Amino acid sequence: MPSTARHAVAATPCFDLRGVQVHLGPASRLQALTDIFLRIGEGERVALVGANGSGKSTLLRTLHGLQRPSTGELHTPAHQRVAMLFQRPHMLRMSARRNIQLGLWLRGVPARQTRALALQALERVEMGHLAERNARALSGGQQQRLALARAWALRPAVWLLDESTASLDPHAKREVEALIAEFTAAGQRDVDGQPTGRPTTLVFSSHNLGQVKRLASRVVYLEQGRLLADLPVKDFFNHDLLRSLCPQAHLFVQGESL
Ligand SMILES: Nc1ncnc2c1ncn2[C@@H]1O[C@H](COP(=O)(O)OP(=O)(O)OP(=O)(O)O)[C@@H](O)[C@H]1O
Repeated sequence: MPSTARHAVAATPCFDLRGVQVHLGPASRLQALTDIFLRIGEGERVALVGANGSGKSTLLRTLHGLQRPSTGELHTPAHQRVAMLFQRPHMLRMSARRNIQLGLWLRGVPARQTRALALQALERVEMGHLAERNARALSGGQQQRLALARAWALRPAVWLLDESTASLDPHAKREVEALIAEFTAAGQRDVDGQPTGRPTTLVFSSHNLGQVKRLASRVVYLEQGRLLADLPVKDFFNHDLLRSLCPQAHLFVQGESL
């Protein structure tokens, strides 16, 4: 089924999904995504919204390559550096610094360079003083800041965030959102940290419509695995327009607190 409205897309696509379906569960019986056509251009800031179980996480996992489409095609540029953050960060039972170092080493950064880069990343999220603390002993907000530092250290061109602030208290939520805004507004950097002059891309899922307004320029609305609306953020929050284009999405927005 085609989406209600198509968004004009920038020239260089980071992701191009053509008729993607994803099946999950025993015998792949559950159809989590149905016939998704979605192009996301470099530098776009896309929010995925929809009720629980509508397919937001599955779509993010598919963009990242963690989930394969059962049918359809996903095109991404070769060697695109993508970072993904989850609602609850996965930390290894070792120091905050070593968690970042391991991430760098796994991406091929020479071991002798990882310590300085990890400390720099921790300073960037104002956690330099917690470098030697066991990552699992950090608070939820600190762990999410650590996850951001770990991702930032890899200089991602694309950030995929799956409800990254959902489990945090209001103060931590604000802190983490501010870092997300800062990191994703800054342009891409090469592995040596030098600006490349190209914009960073952000795709995130959120139930917080205030956050969607603050961070996104484009909103994709999903329902039961289908993409029903794809609109510039100002149009998505234009009640009359949304009601006429996509009554379901309008009802969803009305039901959520802004
Ligand atoms: N590993 C899995 N095995 C079977 N079904 C799954 C699996 N992961 C997700 N699903 C199902 O796929 C559908 C889409 O789930 P998904 O997590 O992508 O939705 P979501 O929009 O991210 O939900 P939420 O807002 O609750 O995070 C749901 O019906 C869910 O129950």
